[in-house]
Amino acid sequence: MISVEEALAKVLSLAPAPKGEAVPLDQANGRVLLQPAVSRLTQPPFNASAMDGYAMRLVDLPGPLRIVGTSAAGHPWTGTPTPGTAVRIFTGAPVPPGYDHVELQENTSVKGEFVSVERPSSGRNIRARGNDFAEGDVVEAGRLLQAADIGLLAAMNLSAVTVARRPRVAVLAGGDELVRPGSPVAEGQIVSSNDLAVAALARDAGAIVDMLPIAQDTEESLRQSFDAARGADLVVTIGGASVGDHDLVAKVAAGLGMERSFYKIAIRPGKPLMAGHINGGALIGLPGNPVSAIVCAILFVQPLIRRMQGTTAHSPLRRGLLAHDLPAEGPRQHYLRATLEDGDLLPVIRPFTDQDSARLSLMAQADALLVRPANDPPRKAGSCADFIPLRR
Ligand SMILES: Nc1nc2c(c(=O)[nH]1)N[C@H]1C(S)=C(S)[C@@H](COP(=O)(O)OP(=O)(O)OC[C@H]3O[C@@H](n4cnc5c(N)ncnc54)[C@H](O)[C@@H]3O)O[C@H]1N2
Ligand code: MOO
Repeated sequence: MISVEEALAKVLSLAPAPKGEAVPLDQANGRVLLQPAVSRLTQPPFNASAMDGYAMRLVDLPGPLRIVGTSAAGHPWTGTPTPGTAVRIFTGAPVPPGYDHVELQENTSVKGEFVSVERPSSGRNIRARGNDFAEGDVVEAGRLLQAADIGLLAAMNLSAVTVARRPRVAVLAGGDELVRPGSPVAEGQIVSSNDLAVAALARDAGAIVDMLPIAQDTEESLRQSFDAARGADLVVTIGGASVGDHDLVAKVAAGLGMERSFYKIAIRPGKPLMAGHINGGALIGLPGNPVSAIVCAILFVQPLIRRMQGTTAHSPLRRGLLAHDLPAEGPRQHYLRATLEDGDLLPVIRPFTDQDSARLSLMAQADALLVRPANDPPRKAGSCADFIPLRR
């Protein structure tokens, strides 16, 4: 069995170089920038007023100053400032060169054509040209674009960007006992939940998901499913990974020419995880237990999908304080389902007493996965521990 770290490195090495596609900005949210975006503008493009008030020369304060014009956003004043004058100005309007101060209208009094400053404000209330960004400034590739990035790119006068193509992920659940949610469930059958949960995680990481029909526990059925998955960048199988007589995924995949990268890792839950290449794409074989499938999808499938898009692959690790004592760990790195509570400095993390890898209800309640290294000694309440947050 290899370590989690080693397994993750091997999984990430299955990713081909990302491919780009140009998308208009209104479709770029949640996508990964693949080519650096270079600003076509300087912002602000001129010294701009930060307030509604009067532009003036600081040396002329407190006035009275003769009001010689108006500068509004989109309508600059084009005159030439002279000593002892001011210009009525509005937020965002160009400050005429020669004036070095904008006074808020609340701090002034106006009599006829003249304005006087009663309480000068401490700042200049001018946003210098280029103080936000300059022409040629770059938003680096690899960035996962969010709302503020989209705004920034638009302000940079870009209408489209090159983002990574979304990886196509085929999700394949297998098992004679499985039926689709909402169907009649006969004795001995269970509802297939893993494929939907894994598909949701894959989409969260940026993939386009193809949900394949549920495969039966026969070699022929699995072969057909792998055939249907051709063209996918990643095939994720669920179940049939262990050593039982009906656990056929590895056998069928091998028969189809899979190049196996590894099988089995020192992890709890998820020991029988498998990864490799098949039909020109990557393959991850997840174990069937629902919690194992979800935990392994978070730890391996999502990072691989992110790597395929050229962005940070690893799930973030945070620090917390243990809510209660924990016994020594066994030989596998353990990801315990846990809740989080606010703490003074760090969040307090409380793993569930029951860590059964079939208890989906506890997985759904969990705020975090507490990470305990293999052979970790007993830990006391209040000691520091790493966790992966599960909620946005
Ligand atoms: N003798 C051994 N038995 C098992 C071992 C072992 O090392 N030696 N490992 C255990 C571990 S750990 C896990 S995890 C499971 C993994 O088994 P499989 O990947 O072969 O999964 P299945 O046997 O197909 O199913 C296990 C369990 O999960 C349910 N399942 C499967 N697919 C779905 C789905 N799409 N939606 C919901 N639930 C699903 C299935 O009905 C079973 O209850 O093996 C242990 N056994
Ligand atoms: O490792 Mo299995 O994934 O414990 O349930």
